[in-house]
Amino acid sequence: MGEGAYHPLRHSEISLMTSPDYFPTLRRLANTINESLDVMEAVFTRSQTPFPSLDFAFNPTHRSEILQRDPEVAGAALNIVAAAAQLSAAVSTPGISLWNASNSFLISACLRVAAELNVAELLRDPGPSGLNAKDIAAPSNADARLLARILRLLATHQIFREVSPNIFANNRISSFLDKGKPTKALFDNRVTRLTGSEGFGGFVELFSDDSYKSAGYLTETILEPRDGVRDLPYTRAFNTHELFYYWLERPENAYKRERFGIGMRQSLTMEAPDAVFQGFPWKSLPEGAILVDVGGGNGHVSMQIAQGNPQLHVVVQDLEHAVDGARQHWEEGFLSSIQEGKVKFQVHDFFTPQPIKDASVFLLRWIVHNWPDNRVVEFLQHLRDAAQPTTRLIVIENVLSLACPPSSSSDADAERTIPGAERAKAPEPLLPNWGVGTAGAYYWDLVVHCWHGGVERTLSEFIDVLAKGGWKLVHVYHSSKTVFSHLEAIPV
Ligand SMILES: C[S@@+](CC[C@H](N)C(=O)[O-])C[C@H]1O[C@@H](n2cnc3c(N)ncnc32)[C@H](O)[C@@H]1O
Repeated sequence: MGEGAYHPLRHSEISLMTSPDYFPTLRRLANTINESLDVMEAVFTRSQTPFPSLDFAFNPTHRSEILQRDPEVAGAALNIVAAAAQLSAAVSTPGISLWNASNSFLISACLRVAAELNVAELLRDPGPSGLNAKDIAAPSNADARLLARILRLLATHQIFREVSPNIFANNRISSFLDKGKPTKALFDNRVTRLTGSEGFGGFVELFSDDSYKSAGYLTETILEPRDGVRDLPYTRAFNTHELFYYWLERPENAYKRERFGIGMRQSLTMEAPDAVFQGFPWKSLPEGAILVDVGGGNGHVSMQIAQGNPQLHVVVQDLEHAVDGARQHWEEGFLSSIQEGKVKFQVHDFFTPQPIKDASVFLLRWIVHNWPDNRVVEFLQHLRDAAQPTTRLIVIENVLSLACPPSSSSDADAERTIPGAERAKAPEPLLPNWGVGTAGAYYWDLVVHCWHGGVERTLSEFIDVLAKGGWKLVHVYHSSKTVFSHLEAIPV
């Protein structure tokens, strides 16, 4: 090796000589954890509520779970998660960090096994004493030893608990997978086991199956165009050229389509139950105001809004099969609204002119992130063409932060000028975006890329794409009760 050539050992010797003592940084991370714990403990002590133990099943109605939504508790938890992950990265050796990271796909794969074999449901009745892997495997005719190994990997990541050798029990996290249906019904008819289910199972299966398989092709699609076209990981994984949502509409994808709709509904459990009321003031809309839920899926978000705002009329628009799902969801959840003629279900492709010309609000929840800019501009222009001067566009999405300080970026300028847009910043030495504490947003960013070529946008990217579609961003509503913000725009 020549004199000036790079040599990793020599390089690390140099950085060791020039690095300041790193222990104060490690201590500050540890202190962040301790101080944040103090905050949490004070809130729980004040309300005489025990903190929910990781070892016991999740109970959504218990006061401790409700208290976890308290803004002070949620803020402290965010600091702890970010600091613990950063501290752990700092004290692990790089080889171990990279080994763990490069194998984390196995967590996803194992989680899908547990969800599809209805493990959380089988463990419901045995409670804390747990069940032998043989009995968990038996109803699926699965290999018990392999299943035990799969559950052990999950237990090692705090999902399930290995009570004694090969005996597994639910813990707070795994019990959240419970579909809330009798186990017999789950095994008697696999195809309908997600229908009407509770918990998070549909959401987990969607990501640990379709997304997981798609993401495996990220490198190939970034490096190698197929037939001269730079395709998407999902099209490569499922050997199709169709857009994801049109592919889902195929008859053979009925199960995936239902799972997708159920997963979207279950996604609401990531937020506080009243999260949708923490942003745009729906109450300010007058009697008879029309809310159009564009690409509304099951219409579960507009249903929630309508349940809290009886003055509203709702139109749920989506592709054909999704609209069928919406009608069924509203029949089950808000029949009186259908009977009173306060909700309509309309098959509408949002890449065609918008038929509702007197809307008070066009709602786009989790739609904009599914498309690249040129396609977003297309459907925003259709909405703009149908808008009255008083019509509001409400976009519900992640507003992505960068992993570096925002001080000199256009996002920082926009935060200063748009009401409500400014966000809290993580205390040093945490990463400015709270690192792993907000990883969900960056997972979304790449999931929507893998499926649709979509993107989670920063504030300035939203301003830009809205303007190109004929809309001006006038207000942003962030809330500690959800990671999804409301962006309010007016037609220009
Ligand atoms: C991520 S889901 C969001 C559903 C719902 N807004 C929510 O918040 O759960 C995206 C929705 O867009 C719908 N969609 C996709 N392409 C569409 C199109 N061209 N026209 C109408 N709806 C479409 C899908 O069927 C799906 O229901």
